Amino acid sequence: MNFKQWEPIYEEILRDFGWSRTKDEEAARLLSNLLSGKAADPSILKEKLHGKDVLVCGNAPVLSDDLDKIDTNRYVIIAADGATSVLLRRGIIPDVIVTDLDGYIPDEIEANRRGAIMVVHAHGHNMDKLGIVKTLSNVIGTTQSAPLSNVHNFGGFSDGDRCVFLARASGARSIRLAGFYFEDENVGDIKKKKLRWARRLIAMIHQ
Ligand SMILES: Nc1ncnc2c1ncn2[C@@H]1O[C@H](COP(=O)(O)OP(=O)(O)OP(=O)(O)O)[C@@H](O)[C@H]1O
Ligand SMILES: Nc1nc2c(c(=O)[nH]1)N=C(CO)CN2
Ligand SMILES: [Mg+2]
Repeated sequence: MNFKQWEPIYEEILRDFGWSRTKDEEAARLLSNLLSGKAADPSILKEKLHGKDVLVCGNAPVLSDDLDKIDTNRYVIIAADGATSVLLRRGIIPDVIVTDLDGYIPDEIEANRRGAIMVVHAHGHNMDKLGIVKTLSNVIGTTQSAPLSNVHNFGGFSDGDRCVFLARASGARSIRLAGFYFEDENVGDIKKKKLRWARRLIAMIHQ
């Protein structure tokens, strides 16, 4: 999905949450500057994912139970933020981590040190965290707003659905989900709303 196709959906998300596009754009510029001279080429994602069976791990409490039923060795694995910690505890290093840096950062740094590609998302509410990219290697920046140098938009909004858009944009052969439970009642109102969007966005591109 290119930005022209994504933009009306993005505008609807901003209206739904009452958030500012200007702040997202400011965050994207900050990330673009922080990654200047150190951003990885996004072609490394295609090299990892093109033609592959991809397992996208969301961080719903069902993730561990889901993983018990899956032969993870068959898949290239993308972790949505906090799912990284669940995978590490099982001895699995995700191939790619998609994060807005509100997961457990020491685990994400450890996974990155052990080879995980980091896809770091800038938005209007995480500008204070973006400096962490300076400590990472193999980092690719993303935004939900207009793309900039070093900062891409593969489509999607929250970490989990951005994983799916990223896998699709990188030419994955198949995409399987684990650890997604959109009807979770044990989360706060904002998270419920994010999960509703995640369900809708994933349904648009994944059957
Ligand atoms: N029941 C669930 N609870 C939490 N995350 C879920 C659930 N079902 C699916 N997910 C997906 O897992 C992703 C990573 O979850 P995590 O708890 O790490 O959230 P997060 O990093 O705070 O999410 P976000 O930053 O997207 O709000 C979410 O972005 C979401 O798409
Ligand atoms: N402005 C803003 N954008 C977001 C936010 C958020 O809290 N604020 N959370 C997200 C979840 O990954 C994705 N995008
Ligand atoms: Mg997050």
